[in-house]
Amino acid sequence: MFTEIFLVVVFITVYFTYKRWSHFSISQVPGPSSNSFLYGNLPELLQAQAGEVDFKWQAMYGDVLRVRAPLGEDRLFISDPKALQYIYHTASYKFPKVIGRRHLSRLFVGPGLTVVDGEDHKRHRKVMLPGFGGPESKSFFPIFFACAEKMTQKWKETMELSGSQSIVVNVTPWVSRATLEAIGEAAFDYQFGALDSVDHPIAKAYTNLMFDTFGLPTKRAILSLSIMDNLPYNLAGFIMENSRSARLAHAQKTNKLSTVLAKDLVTEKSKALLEGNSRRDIMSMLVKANASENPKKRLEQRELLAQMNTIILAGHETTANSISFALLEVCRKPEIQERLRREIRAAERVVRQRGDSSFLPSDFESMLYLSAMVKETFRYHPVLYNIFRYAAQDDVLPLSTPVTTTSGKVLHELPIPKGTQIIASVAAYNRNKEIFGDDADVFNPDRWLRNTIPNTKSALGVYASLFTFAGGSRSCIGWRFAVMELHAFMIELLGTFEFSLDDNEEIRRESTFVMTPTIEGQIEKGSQLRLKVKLAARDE
Ligand code: HEM
Repeated sequence: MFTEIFLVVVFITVYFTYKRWSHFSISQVPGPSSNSFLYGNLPELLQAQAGEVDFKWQAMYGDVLRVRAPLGEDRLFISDPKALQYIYHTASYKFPKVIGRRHLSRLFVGPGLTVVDGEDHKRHRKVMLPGFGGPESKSFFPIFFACAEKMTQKWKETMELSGSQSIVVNVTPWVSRATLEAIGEAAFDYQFGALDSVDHPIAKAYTNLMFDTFGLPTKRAILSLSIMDNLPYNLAGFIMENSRSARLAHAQKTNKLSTVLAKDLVTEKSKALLEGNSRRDIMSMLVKANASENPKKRLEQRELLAQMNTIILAGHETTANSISFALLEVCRKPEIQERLRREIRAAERVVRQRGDSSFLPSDFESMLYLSAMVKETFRYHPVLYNIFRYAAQDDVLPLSTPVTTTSGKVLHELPIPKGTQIIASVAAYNRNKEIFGDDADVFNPDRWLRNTIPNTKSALGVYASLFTFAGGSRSCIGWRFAVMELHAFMIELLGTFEFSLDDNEEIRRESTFVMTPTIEGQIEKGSQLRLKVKLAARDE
């Protein structure tokens, strides 16, 4: 308790002294009022379902607004395309990640790509990139298919044992284990065996990791993280590393476990490289790229290990939850499900006619509706719904739409003082009606078949003008991997089974840093999506 009071006093003194001497402020940007000096608006945002409050604020105040953070701090909440383009593309290194969340990532994975900044980030990214190109991601396609197939095979076996035509499956843990398996094989040429046994220590450690750390945040947790975001980097790091918070224990344990495995794998890959037997998995490419790098620019051993933890963490819950939300949508709208299945059957006939037994990535080119479904899932359910940054110096944000301040001044660009914290709303940007159409609030894959969508000239995002994978020099390195994986899983799942919702359960989009489905009334059980599954009819 004493530490918390001390930190609050340090924060208030530093923040208000700075504000006093700062020559401009964002306090006149319109935004929601708050009755609580201690917590501000953040509990409303962070305790709600993902995106819910984003959409409300966007409708009330537009694409740039001011929110109150704890202790009277003002933050910007942004979904304006031009401002996001500036922050993430044009001036990305002037807008580093916020300190508290950076340290959280460090606790999860160590000093890897998601954590480092500036020149270090450039160095890490250069070594990582060769593993994540277009050809590399396409080459992993058979692996994604095989993992999806292994999962559907397990469900078929359960169905046979039950003697019933249909079973109810909680798909979230299954898909999570299948994508863990996929990342294991593609990234490390390693089999976790996560689909064979629920007891694999790493698979177990990752189960509900995000939910335990970020799920159902208390006001106290929100206050603590907000204070960390404003402390000097090393002080925040020291406090978090020495924290005995139960919320952080799961992350610390998982990091230790996967670092042990990372050590073995890095040793094995380095040996194979020396012997001239290097493989094509991401880790082998990384070790190879690192070895041929100028020694001053090489990654250190602890950084290499952190990359492996990073790839597992960033690369499996994200795709798993995207697959779960895609399944939810095809249950809500059976006509979408039937149309996708018709397209899959037609593509299967083409594959058979050319004498192949499985799909190739080039088959997607004729599967326009499936690709539209994948884009719509990433648009409507961006699993990283908010991204956090701060201005490292005084700056001026360009705006797509002018902001009228509370004193009536119309601003066509927005001056912001050094230190301003920014919450980028991916969820709200992805519903921009000018870019994605007047029905942007509705889940509708057909929008992607209109040649007017996306309607934008701004180069925001790496895929389909969505902000789902962020943009610029810190954009998601694994976006092609995720796109391929979603296509493969949807083909296998919808080709094999028909899905429908179990009973009348209300599914929530739970805010756990990575958005995950939970069931209303059973939130404390963590990620859940219970679906009725039965075999789909095949061609004669
Ligand atoms: C649906 C799937 C995915 C989504 C929505 C997603 C989203 C994102 C977003 C928004 C960022 C930027 C975060 C920030 O700047 O704070 C990011 C970064 C990153 N993602 Fe993904 N991601 C996905 C899948 C993957 C996969 C499959 C991998 C690896 C196999 C991966 C690896 C990474 C890495 C390493 C970074 C850090 C990049 C950097 O800082 O330079 N992601 N991702």
